[in-house]
Amino acid sequence: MDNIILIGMPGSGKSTVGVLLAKTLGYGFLDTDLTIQQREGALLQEILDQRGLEPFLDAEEAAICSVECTGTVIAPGGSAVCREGAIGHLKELGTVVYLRVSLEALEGRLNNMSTRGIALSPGQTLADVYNYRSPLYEKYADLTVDADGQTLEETVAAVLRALIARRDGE
Ligand SMILES: Nc1ncnc2c1ncn2[C@@H]1O[C@H](COP(=O)(O)OP(=O)(O)O)[C@@H](O)[C@H]1O
Ligand SMILES: O=C(O)C1=C[C@@H](OP(=O)(O)O)[C@@H](O)[C@H](O)C1
Ligand SMILES: [Mg+2]
Repeated sequence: MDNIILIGMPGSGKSTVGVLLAKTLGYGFLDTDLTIQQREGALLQEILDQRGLEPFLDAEEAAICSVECTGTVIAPGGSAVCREGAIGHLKELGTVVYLRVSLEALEGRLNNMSTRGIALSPGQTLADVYNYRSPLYEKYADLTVDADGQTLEETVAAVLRALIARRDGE
């Protein structure tokens, strides 16, 4: 199916780049964080605080596996790679693009870590999550776009260039 799925760390720009990319392509846009919240009737941070990490990942996997669409840019949460069922379904839905951003740049962007609902185990830091997940993002990506030191618009253009190059077999 001809969807585009953006994966990467929280703060890498999946949601903000994704909606601009969808607008440029005339695609739909789906942020699966909103799907989770609507299915569960709770905010992401509430699910994490009240139920814990594994139930959150269960809810995310179920929400992602419920998605069926075409012609859509999909922005899953950064934790989508933590469950094989979730990332496996995303890979079936279309081309997976990894927005790769350095830890230093992410730390500058994520100034609301405690309220934006990052799936951390007790005691885990953003650096721990970065080190654990980076190989997973690389493994599941069909394309990787380096998004450090760029404006949102430059990243959208870089994603488009990468998609066109792949389509044209470069
Ligand atoms: N060059 C950039 N690319 C993407 N996001 C940026 C950039 N510069 C600053 N930001 C900010 O970083 C945050 C990215 O958050 P978001 O799009 O929600 O990422 P994600 O969905 O990957 O967690 C936004 O607040 C955005 O405005
Ligand atoms: O990476 C994570 O652990 C998470 C990222 C969030 O989405 P964004 O990646 O869009 O910020 C959200 O899905 C959830 O609260 C957990
Ligand atoms: Mg997002």
